[in-house]
Amino acid sequence: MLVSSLLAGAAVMVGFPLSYVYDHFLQLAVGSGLIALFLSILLYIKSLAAPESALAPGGNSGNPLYDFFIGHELNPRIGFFDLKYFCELRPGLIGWCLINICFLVKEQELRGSPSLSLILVCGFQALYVMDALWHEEAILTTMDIVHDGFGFMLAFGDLCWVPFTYSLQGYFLVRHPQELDIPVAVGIVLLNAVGYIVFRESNSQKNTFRRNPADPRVARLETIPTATGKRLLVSGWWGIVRHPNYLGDLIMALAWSLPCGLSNILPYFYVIYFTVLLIHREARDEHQCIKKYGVAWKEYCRRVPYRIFPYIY
Ligand SMILES: NC(=O)C1=CN([C@@H]2O[C@H](COP(=O)(O)OP(=O)(O)OC[C@H]3O[C@@H](n4cnc5c(N)ncnc54)[C@H](OP(=O)(O)O)[C@@H]3O)[C@@H](O)[C@H]2O)C=CC1
Ligand SMILES: CC(C)CCC[C@@H](C)[C@H]1CC=C2C3=C(CC[C@@]21C)[C@@]1(C)CC[C@H](O)C[C@@H]1CC3
Repeated sequence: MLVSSLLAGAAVMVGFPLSYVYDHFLQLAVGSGLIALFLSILLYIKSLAAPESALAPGGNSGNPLYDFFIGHELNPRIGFFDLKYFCELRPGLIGWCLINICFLVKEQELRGSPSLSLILVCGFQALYVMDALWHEEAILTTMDIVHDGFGFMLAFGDLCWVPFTYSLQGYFLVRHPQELDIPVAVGIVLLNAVGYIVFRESNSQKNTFRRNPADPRVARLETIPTATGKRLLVSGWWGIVRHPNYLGDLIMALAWSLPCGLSNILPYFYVIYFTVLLIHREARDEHQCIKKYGVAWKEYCRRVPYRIFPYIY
């Protein structure tokens, strides 16, 4: 991330037109989609020669189209280089931030300086990306890494979808600049801070507990034993709703759209898509957890009845 930002700074210094990215946004998005398609075809061909033990539990249905989409091989590698682990975080997330930097440069060219709205959106999203990269090892236990293969869904998601749709608020702001009053800006910053705290604290609490349940930061939390030997947290963040980390993520998503005003639906695309994605993801995770933990999970659901939104869902 640091190297990419320095390279972007150097490009500006030598007069490289970073605003090219804004001017050719659609062409670049289509190009990255085609690269993802090409990559996933290569991955599927490679997976046909992989041993049974290397195939993904979620992408070995026997239906070639489904397996191509979800990913047939779990962790395709070139030597020691794990393609899925690399793509999940690096190109898409860093590319997203670089695209935002290009928007800031474009606005500087058009209007003399970037607007407060664009600075807020790019700042919030840079914080999110830095957080993901800082806690990179946390994705090792996600269903994408453990269960799904590396197929079209993740290749397209990582290389095209994340950088080009997650940056739509910035794209919108360059085209439709928005005036933001200071009190409104302060309110949005506070909303993002609340979302970030809920997201980060809940993820860290679970990760700390999974690494070492005797850690003093989590040792006092109430838990439910399961037949696997693992325990489920039933107090702290994970006692409020069953996915407090999704709740925090969704609050942040809203804070990234609000600087764009309320006149257009485009900047709200992310928050709408993300709500659908997380509701679907929660259902998939629930299904896996019932299989893993059986009655202990049912007891957890009884004690913590709400999935994502307290008293609503
Ligand atoms: N911006 C984006 O596009 C996306 C962002 N995200 C974010 O990534 C982060 C990770 O999300 P994701 O991988 O979906 O899921 P989670 O980090 O929520 O992981 C779910 C797993 O946590 C464990 N768990 C669940 N409840 C408990 C409990 N009460 N006590 C202890 N362990 C529990 C279970 O695994 P086990 O018991 O095996 O440890 C369960 O399978 C989230 O913050 C999410 O918002 C996710 C998807 C897309
Ligand atoms: C193309 C489809 C519509 C859906 C593609 C889904 C992918 C974009 C997401 C699946 C899981 C993801 C995760 C993240 C980014 C989006 C994808 C790849 C994170 C890396 C985002 C930052 C968080 O801190 C961790 C997330 C893990 C899961």
